[in-house]
Amino acid sequence: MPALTFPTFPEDIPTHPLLIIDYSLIADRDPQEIDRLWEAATKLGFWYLKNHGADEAADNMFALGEETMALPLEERMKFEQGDDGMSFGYKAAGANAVNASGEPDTTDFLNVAKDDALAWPKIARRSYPSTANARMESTLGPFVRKSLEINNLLLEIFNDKLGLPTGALLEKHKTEEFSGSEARIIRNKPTSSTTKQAIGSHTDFGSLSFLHNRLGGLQVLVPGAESWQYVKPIPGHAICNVGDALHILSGGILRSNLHRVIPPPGAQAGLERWSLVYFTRPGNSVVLRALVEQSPIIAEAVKRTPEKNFDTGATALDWFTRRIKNQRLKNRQGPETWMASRGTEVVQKE
Ligand SMILES: O=C(O)CCC(=O)C(=O)O
Ligand SMILES: [Fe+2]
Repeated sequence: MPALTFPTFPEDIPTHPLLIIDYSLIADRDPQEIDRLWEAATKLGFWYLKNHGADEAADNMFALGEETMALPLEERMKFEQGDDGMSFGYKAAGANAVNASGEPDTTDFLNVAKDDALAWPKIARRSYPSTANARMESTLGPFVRKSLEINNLLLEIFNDKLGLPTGALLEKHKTEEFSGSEARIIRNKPTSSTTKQAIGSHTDFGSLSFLHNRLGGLQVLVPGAESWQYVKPIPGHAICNVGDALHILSGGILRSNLHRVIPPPGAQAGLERWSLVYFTRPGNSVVLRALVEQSPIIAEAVKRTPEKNFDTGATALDWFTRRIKNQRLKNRQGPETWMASRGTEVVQKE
């Protein structure tokens, strides 16, 4: 398992203070806490979440990560995600671009589909390394189910705040429908550079991301700010953020913010960095457009911003496949390939 104690995050570098949201208060439908969550999700689109009850499941996932990355590379490569825009499987370090000039990323990760974790022992989408199979029942299933419970509750809260009919957002994220929803375990091996991007600047593709990290390196580009700011990991606190799909469905009310990963700073530099995410993404068939017919609040928001296009004409599957495919360096032709991997960041500049 990745080390449990780490050198502390340096005191002397600026960090961005995210709002800390108490999941247990949200579960009790505490109106003040819901207002704080709403503020976080609409202004920056990032917040800390405490009392979520997923720490043990997350620790087991980190153990699975370590076991998987200890397999010979040749073995991991049998499960590589490939170049056609499928996300599930193993992604080798250097397979993706981090910017328009085609610099390679430095992370490798394993993505396991929600559909496979829930269908086990049946194979729903694809097969995985033996280490993942061995932990489907004990580790992946519980982590995926817990993450789904948390993200679905957050979707219900946003649903009400957006003035949507009960169940409208959950309808777009049906557990039974195949989707791009997945668990991802990420490893960043140290390099000699302290600034090289591990994961390039991006917005997340789906609706909600539930992130666990132990070391620094995650940075956000806060609206109106000139430079990137670190988000400091706090033990027991997950980091949650809104992705492009929810930004679009909400007519831009919920913010999908740019972020990236660089090597850990200060005394943490030189350490292997592990992180873990559960991505909730809409069902494959869901068309990504603002839900204007279902909510006057969303209709109003879209009317206020005629310069932005909240009707992509794409299904979640198409949107997702396009972005994954064009990140892959094997598919790169030039800077236009990077542009083709972009999401709402191109319309969100403020
Ligand atoms: O590793 C992190 O802290 C963030 C990872 C991330 O942004 C992603 O996988 O989309
Ligand atoms: Fe991300």
